[in-house]
Amino acid sequence: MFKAGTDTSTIIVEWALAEMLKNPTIFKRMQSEMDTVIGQDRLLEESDILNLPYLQAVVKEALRLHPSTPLSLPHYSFESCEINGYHIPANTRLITNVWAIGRDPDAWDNPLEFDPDRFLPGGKAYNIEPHGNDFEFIPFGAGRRICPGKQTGILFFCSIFLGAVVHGFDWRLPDGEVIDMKETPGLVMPKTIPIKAFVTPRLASTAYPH
Ligand code: HEM
Repeated sequence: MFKAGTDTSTIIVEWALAEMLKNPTIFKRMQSEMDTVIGQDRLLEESDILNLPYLQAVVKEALRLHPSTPLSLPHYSFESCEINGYHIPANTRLITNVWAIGRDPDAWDNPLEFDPDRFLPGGKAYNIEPHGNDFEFIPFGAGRRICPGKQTGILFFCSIFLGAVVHGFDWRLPDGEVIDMKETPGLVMPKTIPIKAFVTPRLASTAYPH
């Protein structure tokens, strides 16, 4: 249970940071939203998350483009069935390519672009949620075996962890460092090369625990 919740969430946070370090405008916009809502005298708290739509949109965009379990978990048909005209025989192992679904050009405009605005009002994906009802966006799976930790995963692990490190610190890549976006395939899909960056505190010193 701990493994299912921690690897999956830290992978999302690392991919979101990598995308934002590649695109500092997104990074600055998230910091600016957080400065407006939280200020610079205290750390992010859970109750702030609902007031931070841009942070939530960044987390969703990271879940879309870099789902931590790219092939979800294997499922198995005990009985034969028809799905969208496809016949699934009994006793078949079924694998859903969540990674490819999140990049499907029939479902997403400019699918390879990291664009959190698509999840904000006016964006085409504004009403699309990762809760298992919108099949173009199923990073937590769908149906009876949907991830039981999805709320905790999005809220506590991804939003609070990502929000805290972006609000609390400025991030700078070492001179000449370019973010490498290679993926390591497997049951979970972390970055192959971890992020290397300098971080410096940006809030009032009293905001940090001593
Ligand atoms: C961003 C974070 C997370 C992602 C992307 C994620 C993704 C997934 C996916 C795709 C599945 C397979 C669903 C299916 O078979 O259709 C799954 C299952 C599962 N997840 Fe998560 N998960 C996350 C966080 C968590 C957390 C925080 C917990 C626990 C606290 C958790 C516990 C589990 C468990 C126990 C299962 C197996 C459920 C079953 O087979 O009935 N996950 N998760």
